Parts: sequence; C-alpha cells; structure tokens
Amino acid sequence: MTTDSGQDKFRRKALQVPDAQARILPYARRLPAEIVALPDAQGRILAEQVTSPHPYPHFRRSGMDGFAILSRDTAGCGANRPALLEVVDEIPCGFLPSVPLTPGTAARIMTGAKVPDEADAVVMFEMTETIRQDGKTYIRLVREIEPGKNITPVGLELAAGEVILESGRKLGAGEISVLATFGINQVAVSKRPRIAIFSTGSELLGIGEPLQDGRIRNSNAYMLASQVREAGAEPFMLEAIPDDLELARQRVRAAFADYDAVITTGGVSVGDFDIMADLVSGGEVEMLFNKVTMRPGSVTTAAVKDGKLLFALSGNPGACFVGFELFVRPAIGRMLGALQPFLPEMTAELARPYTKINNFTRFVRGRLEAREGKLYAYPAELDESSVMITIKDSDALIVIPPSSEPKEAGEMVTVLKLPGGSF
Ligand SMILES: Nc1nc2c(c(=O)[nH]1)N[C@H]1C(S)=C(S)[C@@H](COP(=O)(O)OP(=O)(O)OC[C@H]3O[C@@H](n4cnc5c(N)ncnc54)[C@H](O)[C@@H]3O)O[C@H]1N2
Ligand code: MOO
Ligand SMILES: [Mg+2]
Repeated sequence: MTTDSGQDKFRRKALQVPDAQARILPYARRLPAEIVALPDAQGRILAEQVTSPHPYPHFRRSGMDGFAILSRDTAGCGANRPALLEVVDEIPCGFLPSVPLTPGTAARIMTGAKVPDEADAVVMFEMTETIRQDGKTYIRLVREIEPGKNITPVGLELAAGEVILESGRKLGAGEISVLATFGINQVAVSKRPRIAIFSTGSELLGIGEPLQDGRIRNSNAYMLASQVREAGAEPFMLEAIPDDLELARQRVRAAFADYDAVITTGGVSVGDFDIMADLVSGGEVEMLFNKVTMRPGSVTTAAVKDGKLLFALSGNPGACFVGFELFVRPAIGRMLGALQPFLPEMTAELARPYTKINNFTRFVRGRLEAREGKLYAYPAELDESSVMITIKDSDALIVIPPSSEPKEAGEMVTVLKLPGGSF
C-alpha cells in the first residue's frame, strides 16, 4: 500500500540557499559571443577583454582657451615687471601648430587643440592683456605661470595596451564612451540566453480575458519575463499549461530542445494538482533540489535535462519573484559571463521591527531609504508568499536569518538590492 506521504514530492530534503545555488551554477555554462554594433551594445555583457590601442589623450591637449607659452618666459614677472610675448600662431581645435615657438613668443590656442611641442604651459585669455603694435600682436602677462599649467599630458587617462574593460562587464554609458573613443564600433558580447517561461495551473486566465469566479489572470509569466529581460536574457512566454502532467512533460521536453533554460511557475508544492513536483520527481529530468530553507519559496525546485536547467518556481507570486532573484538571476549571469551574477549585498538598519519568526531564512521584500549617511530598510507590511502587490514597492530583499526571537528596529540586517525599485 502506498500513502500520499510516501510519494517523492512529500519527501524533501531542504538545502540552504548557498548550497542550492552551488548545485545550479555548474550547469549555467557561458554562451558563445556575438558581434553587435556599438549603439546596440547597451546593457549587454562584454565577451572579451578590451585593451587601449593607443594612449589617451594621444597628443598634448590644451585645457583652456588661451595662449601656449614657454613658462620660463614668465620667470620673475609681476605687476611691475610684465612679460610681453609676441603671438605668432593660432591653433584651433583639430589643427596643428604651424610654427615652432621660440622664447618670447606665444600661440593663440583653443581648448582641446594640440599644444606646440616647445610650449610647456597654456595661460587662459582672462590672465592676459592683448596689445597690438606695428602690425604685430603681443600679450602682456603679470604673473608667473608654472610649467605644465593647463596642458593634459599624453596618456593621462590611459597608456597604450592597458586593459580598459574586462570580459564580463556590463556595458553602460561609461563603457560605451570608452569604446567609441578607441574607434571600436563592433563589440563582442555574450549571446542572450533564450529562456522559456511556462505558467502552470488550470485557474489561469490570459491577461486579456474577462475575470471568472475562482480564476485569476496569469501575472507571473509577465513578471518573470520582465525579470528575465532585466537579467540580460531573452524571455519567451509560452502557452500556459493546465494541470495535466502528461501535457506538461511534452511541453517542457519540447522547450528544452529550443531554449537555453526553462522556467515554470506553479505546481511545485504537495497539492493534488502540483504537476511540476510530479514531473521533477518522475525521472523526466534530474532533480537538483526541491526544497530550500527559505521563505518565501521553500518549495523552489531545480532540475537538469541534457545539461540545461529547469527552474520550477512556486506559483505564489512572492515566492516566484524571490525564487527567480536567488536562483535564476545568477544562472543567467553565469551564462552571460557577468562579473557579478548575484544581487549586490549591503548592510542596513532595520527601520521597523520584524516580528515573524521562522526556522528558515526569510527574504522579506522592503524599501530602502538613505538618511543622514545611514541606510534604513523598511520591511513591507504585506510580505506573504501569496501577496503580489508589494513587489512593486520593493528596492531590496531583507535577509532575516532563522531565529526564535523577533527582530527589533535598529538591528543591522543584510539586504540584497533589487535591480528594479526606486532606490
Ligand atoms: N500542504 C501544504 N500546502 C502548501 C505547502 C506545504 O508545504 N504543504 N506549501 C505552501 C507554500 S510555502 C507555497 S509557496 C505554495 C506553493 O504552491 P505551488 O508552487 O504549488 O503553486 P500553485 O499551487 O500552482 O499556486 C499557488 C498560488 O499561486 C497562484 N498562481 C499560480 N500560478 C500563477 C500565475 N502564473 N500568476 C499568478 N498567480 C499564480 C495560484 O493561483 C495559487 O493561488 O503552496 C503552499 N501550500
Ligand atoms: O514556499 Mo512558500 O513561498 O515558503 O511561502
Ligand atoms: Mg500548489
């Protein structure tokens, strides 16, 4: 005789979050690179190291509109002993000096123009007085100018051959401007993992369908697609699967052939229609874990098939969201070769008490606020696994370790910063 509780989905060995993550990551293999045009590289992950092909700046550059001079011509000058220099050249930006500077001469020069080799300082217009005499132009200086003044030396920012960007770096405005500076208009970036998303549950309505009693709209698929996109991968929302194990098997099997990883939401607990729990324990895939010592998302499940990952996340929106952030995000990050695949960790002061106690680690959604040089974390009032609405107001997941005591306001907590949120 078999009893319900004899089934595999009831017998679960809970893993700690880091152990569960460690089981997944070996299967999150880096995808090959593709070449994209620089303007399309925004937000992508660099797939190769980039070194500077030349120093930057590559010529000595004027930092001011003024006059290039030999600083020694101003030695000892002052209000009563002005220096008088003849202006022998004019150098707009993009042009080269046309005559060598000799002692007693100066070249009119604009910000960003190449400084004559002989000059060792630029004096700004405002510090000079122009005198025209016998068809010649002179400047009068009443202050000593130190060597190097207003000249940007060659290679100030970068020498030739320096590593500018490491492989795995996310490309934003700063990185893109560096690449443009060096004339790199084609960039090798990691291919975006193609991720299949299935919702499961006979209660699910398409979001365009009118409400029906006892049924809900499929919000998780959209939430997950947004999370997938945010993590740098490409989401494919596939047709939702009703609670039919055989159908789920076929659909998931087919998805493995076409996508780099599969996410499902719903049906991973111990309910009669929790088909993903049955699928994962049924030999179709190799289970990595089906319980994690965390809340929400204790039933988060992961498996592999043909070397590809299946993330069977909870159907409860809060648990689904957290399951993605803790397990799918780092896997996508690894597939992209990202330098930092995990949510960034910070320390904050708990701004309100958190009274729920648990023997599992809680990842409580919350808001961050910085005041007077301190970071405060406000746990959401409603943070149940089944609650969706407060996800939108959260900047971070507040980590509450297992404890038999409530956490007081003022205690320091670790927070995992979420990429969305307004903080
Ligand atoms: N006897 C037990 N019952 C439950 C346990 C348990 O240990 N023993 N665990 C609870 C916990 S914790 C969670 S979390 C949930 C997990 O449920 P499932 O992952 O099996 O998800 P479903 O049963 O399919 O749905 C749960 C809930 O979420 C709604 N849902 C599902 N899919 C979507 C979607 N795409 N968009 C929006 N909402 C969705 C669904 O309608 C249900 O309300 O189990 C507890 N039960
Ligand atoms: O697994 Mo459930 O999300 O802990 O609440
Ligand atoms: Mg269920």
